[in-house]
Amino acid sequence: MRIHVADHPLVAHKLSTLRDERTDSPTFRRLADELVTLLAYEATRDVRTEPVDITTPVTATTGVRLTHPRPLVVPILRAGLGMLEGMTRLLPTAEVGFLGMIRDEDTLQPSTYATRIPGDLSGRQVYVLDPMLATGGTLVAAINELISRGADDVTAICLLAAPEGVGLMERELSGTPVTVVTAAVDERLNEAGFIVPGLGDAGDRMYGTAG
Ligand SMILES: O=P(O)(O)OC[C@H]1O[C@H](OP(=O)(O)OP(=O)(O)O)[C@H](O)[C@@H]1O
Ligand SMILES: O=c1cc[nH]c(=O)[nH]1
Ligand SMILES: [Mg+2]
Repeated sequence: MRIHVADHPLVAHKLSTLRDERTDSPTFRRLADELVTLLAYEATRDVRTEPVDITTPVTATTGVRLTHPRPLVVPILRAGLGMLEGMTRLLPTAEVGFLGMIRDEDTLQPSTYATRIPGDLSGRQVYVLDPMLATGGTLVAAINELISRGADDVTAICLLAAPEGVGLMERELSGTPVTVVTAAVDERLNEAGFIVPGLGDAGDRMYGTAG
């Protein structure tokens, strides 16, 4: 597994406002959207392309286009949904699948309540969207599901990660073609499984629920 931490002042600036407890839901959603587009630029560095012949107003030349089949983008509901538009802004022709997953507040174990992804992902590049990589349980389960369907190149885009979650992914997904792109790796998890300093519950902050 590879991890890429986006080292850019605009990423750090937007993330800092996202962390601030005074940031309201509309602003949180807008910043998450902007941040995803910046992270997606890094995450798609290895998106598969093929040469294509084109003719400019001046001459014939060779360009590139995305290969078929197009990449699959999978937001993990609920909070990952707030990252979808920022991602498809860069990859408008991507196919979109959905995974609904929730982490039990006491056991911190994830469970899946909705699956709407193609059955055969052989040879597909997949981008998974989930703002928080905390214990890593959710992303490991999601990525194992994608790999069991044949995905051969998975990139997870997370706004924030914890060292514990990165460690679990390295242990559980070693030898698999997985990359994590994130804006920051924070200090640790607290006893409730929240990232410290973190930004709180991403889904609640995004959708204005009390928690
Ligand atoms: O790395 P983990 O310890 O598994 O935790 C991360 C998960 O927790 C949050 O989802 P949550 O269960 O709060 O669901 P929600 O998106 O519906 O709020 C977050 O969006 C991740 O999916
Ligand atoms: O800090 C955390 C950990 C898991 N899920 C969140 O939304 N926030
Ligand atoms: Mg939540």
